[in-house]
Amino acid sequence: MVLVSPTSEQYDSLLRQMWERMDEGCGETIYVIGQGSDGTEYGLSEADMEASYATVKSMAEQIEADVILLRERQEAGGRVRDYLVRKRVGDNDFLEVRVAVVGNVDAGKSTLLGGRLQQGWLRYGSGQIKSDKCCRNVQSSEFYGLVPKVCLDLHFFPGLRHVPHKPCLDGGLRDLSFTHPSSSTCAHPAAFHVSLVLTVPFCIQVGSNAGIVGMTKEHLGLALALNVPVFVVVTKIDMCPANILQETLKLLQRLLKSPGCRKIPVLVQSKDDVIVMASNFSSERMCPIFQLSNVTGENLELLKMFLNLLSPRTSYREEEPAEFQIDDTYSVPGVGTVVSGTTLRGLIKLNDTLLLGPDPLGNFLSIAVKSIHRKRMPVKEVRGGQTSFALKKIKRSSIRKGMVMVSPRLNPQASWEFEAEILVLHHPTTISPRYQAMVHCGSIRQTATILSMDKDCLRTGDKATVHFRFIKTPEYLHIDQRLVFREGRTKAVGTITKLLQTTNNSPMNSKPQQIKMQSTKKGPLSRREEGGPAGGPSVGVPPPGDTATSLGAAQPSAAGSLQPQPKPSSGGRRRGGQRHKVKSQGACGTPASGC
Ligand SMILES: Nc1nc2c(ncn2[C@@H]2O[C@H](COP(=O)(O)OP(=O)(O)OP(=O)(O)O)[C@@H](O)[C@H]2O)c(=O)[nH]1
Repeated sequence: MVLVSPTSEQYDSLLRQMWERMDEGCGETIYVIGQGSDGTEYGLSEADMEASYATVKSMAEQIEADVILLRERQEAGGRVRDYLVRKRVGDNDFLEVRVAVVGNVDAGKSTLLGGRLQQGWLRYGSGQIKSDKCCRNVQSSEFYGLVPKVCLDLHFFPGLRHVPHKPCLDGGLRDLSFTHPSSSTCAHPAAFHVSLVLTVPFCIQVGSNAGIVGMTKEHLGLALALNVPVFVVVTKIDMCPANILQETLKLLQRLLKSPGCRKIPVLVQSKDDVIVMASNFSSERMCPIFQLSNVTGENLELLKMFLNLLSPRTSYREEEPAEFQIDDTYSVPGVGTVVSGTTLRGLIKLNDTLLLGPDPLGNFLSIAVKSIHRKRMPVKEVRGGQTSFALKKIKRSSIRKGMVMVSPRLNPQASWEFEAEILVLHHPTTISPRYQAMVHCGSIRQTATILSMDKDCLRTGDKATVHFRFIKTPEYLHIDQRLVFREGRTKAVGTITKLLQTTNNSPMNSKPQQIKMQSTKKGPLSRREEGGPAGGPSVGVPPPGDTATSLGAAQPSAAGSLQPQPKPSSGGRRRGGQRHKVKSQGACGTPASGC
């Protein structure tokens, strides 16, 4: 009721609350008007509802956010409405959310992402989306060989009829980056790219006719170990006999509720369910299950609406020192070297001076940003979370995947060795010191050796503090960074707790080099695969192609140690806004130890 006609103090306090909720929800929050703070749905009269809406709208205006009606219902006492309050983005910007799509062979991943979902989005709304742009994005990704690793970028409207249609790059748009390990990289146990999926929500696809088979449990176990929220998409419901579908759903729910998972599975059947699930998803306990057909398109609308309402999970503060992680490098004829990657934090502007590294000796080179492209659009700046492409006047062979470009304020240091707390998800026998496997950490992919650990040996399910050493080059790491340690079917996840044997970081040239950040659209690119083989290396073998060369005059390394970095904001973040009541509740049990 306080929203109906707040006093000026109440208004200020409500505004502060909206700020906090937007901050917590990474620029988004859901307001349920007509619902008491205890969750009871009282309902409001038409006049009170309009007055409340006007208050919310006026507050949203002050923080430059849109108010979008999600649903309206009639309760005994009157109306109840759910509004999405979403921060506006600039004219040349769009919202971004990342999802890792995984699943067993033939679960329907490619059909959903590359075909059905994309077409669905192209047709979604009222044909306002520049479909040729979407097509071009995907085609170019494929052309440059990006699909197997990361990129399927879809631009679409919020998918809610109440949102006014806007030009393609207006604030109403959300950009989905699907981290989609393709058939050969995700469904096959020996070849699951994990480097880029350490913090994003998992979308686990299950073929309804095949059931819980193959890699499904492994993907679920990985998501649990990484503490990321999970939702399940059960595909092929058009061709699956009802009893088999029910059997698959029953097994799935039993698995999700099991003590190892402790999830609350909810079958999503309506838009109301979608809103409830999207509002509660970040709690990491909720696990929405969608049942859809890529052939008939049944229930696709629900999945699209869910993806649209999904919280970005990560908040970015512009005042933080910039950090850009390099995922790939290209040579563009007539342009030079291009790097693509993700701005992990901070704000990078044209002409900013950054430090690029580490090189094999752990040094960082001072460079200046000359031009920036984001999603093939020239922009003047990029913020945290946004993928961008860079072009540098620097030899492509000097850059390798896993390198970073960071603000000099960070005083970056590279580490040869680090300590991590790990949990062994699977190993056929025992792991002991001198064991080598591939460490995936952000876009870093390098073989590391176990130097020591606080146990004699490790078996499946064991936790330990382990001292690692990279075998080839030092890397730029953070304390609290998540990592996956794997070799063949052996898999362990962990968190970096200590950085050891860091190197000197003095920039090697005082005069910044000019660097252009440029889209791949400009010209044909030839992609260079950095790092190890997709299937994980054989023990002790450095990744082929990981052939970084020195960036210039080498500086001697110096040992040191780094201060702990602030915790990444990826895990456990709750979406701002009121909690919705959940329809079905599942069992929760003892602490998880994988699936
Ligand atoms: N009937 C029906 N067929 C589907 C559906 N989704 C996918 N398929 C078919 O299932 C087969 C496998 O689909 P993909 O999209 O290649 O599956 P995937 O998960 O990408 O498979 P991998 O790349 O091998 O991991 C294809 O022949 C699709 O046409 C669906 O919802 N209904």
